[in-house]
Amino acid sequence: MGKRATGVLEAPSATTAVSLDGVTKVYGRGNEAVHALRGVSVDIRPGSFTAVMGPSGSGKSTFLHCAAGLDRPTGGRVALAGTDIAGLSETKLTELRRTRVGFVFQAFNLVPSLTAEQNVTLPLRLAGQRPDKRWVHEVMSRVGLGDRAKHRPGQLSGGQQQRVAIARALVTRPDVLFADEPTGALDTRTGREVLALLREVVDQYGHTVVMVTHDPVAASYADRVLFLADGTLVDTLEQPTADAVADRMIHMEG
Ligand SMILES: Nc1ncnc2c1ncn2[C@@H]1O[C@H](COP(=O)(O)OP(=O)(O)OP(=O)(O)O)[C@@H](O)[C@H]1O
Repeated sequence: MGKRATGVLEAPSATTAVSLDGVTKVYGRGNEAVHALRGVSVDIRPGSFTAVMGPSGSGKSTFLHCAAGLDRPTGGRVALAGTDIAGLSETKLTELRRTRVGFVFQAFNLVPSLTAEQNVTLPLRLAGQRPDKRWVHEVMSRVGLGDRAKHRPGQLSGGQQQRVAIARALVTRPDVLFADEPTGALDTRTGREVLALLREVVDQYGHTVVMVTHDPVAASYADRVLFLADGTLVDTLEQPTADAVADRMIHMEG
């Protein structure tokens, strides 16, 4: 892998959206130590949709958190659009999290007292930016919420709430949108609609999506599936079908 800029937020070289090089993560110490990641290396290209799968406890969430700068690896390097995040101060890392990555969680995590539009613009306001109304409207239209801007989360369905969360994640024009089980709280049909939307933001708008999932059908929406087992990247699958993903999972768990 090529040489990377260190500690400079302003000068990314975006040949990869996310790059992990020998990433390890150890929780706890001594006898209590849990090796959640044991040297994971992978490059994720801009404008691609990647699914991360593996048995429970295999390190999927840890992978996502380290890749997104939510957590610092114990060893190895993580670069986001060319920026090596290991060298960043806490302040720069917070800035990167606010502006260069978007997050979507299973449990939507919306602020109930704010309207959909206010939830969407929150990351901009937290970063001290004045929201550009036209851009906010554009993002809300992209996720199919153009007519729901003034609704509060309690007045929206689960699928609509997840769309608000996706718009909120995209509003800062992040390098990567990370999603942790984004359909886990949704019924099957609504979950498929959200997956189709994630596929669309990649295909139509060139976003980069990295998604953790347990569901082979969800993974089949991705361009590539990464399989983790016991903290190690053990396999990848390009242009996955749900059957092929399910088959690999059965062999990993068996
Ligand atoms: N904060 C923590 N402190 C200690 N151990 C942790 C912590 N977070 C995760 N672990 C451990 O690290 C390992 C990997 O956990 P992780 O949550 O990344 O797995 P996962 O594949 O996302 O699991 P699941 O599919 O069950 O959500 C597990 O053994 C877990 O118990």
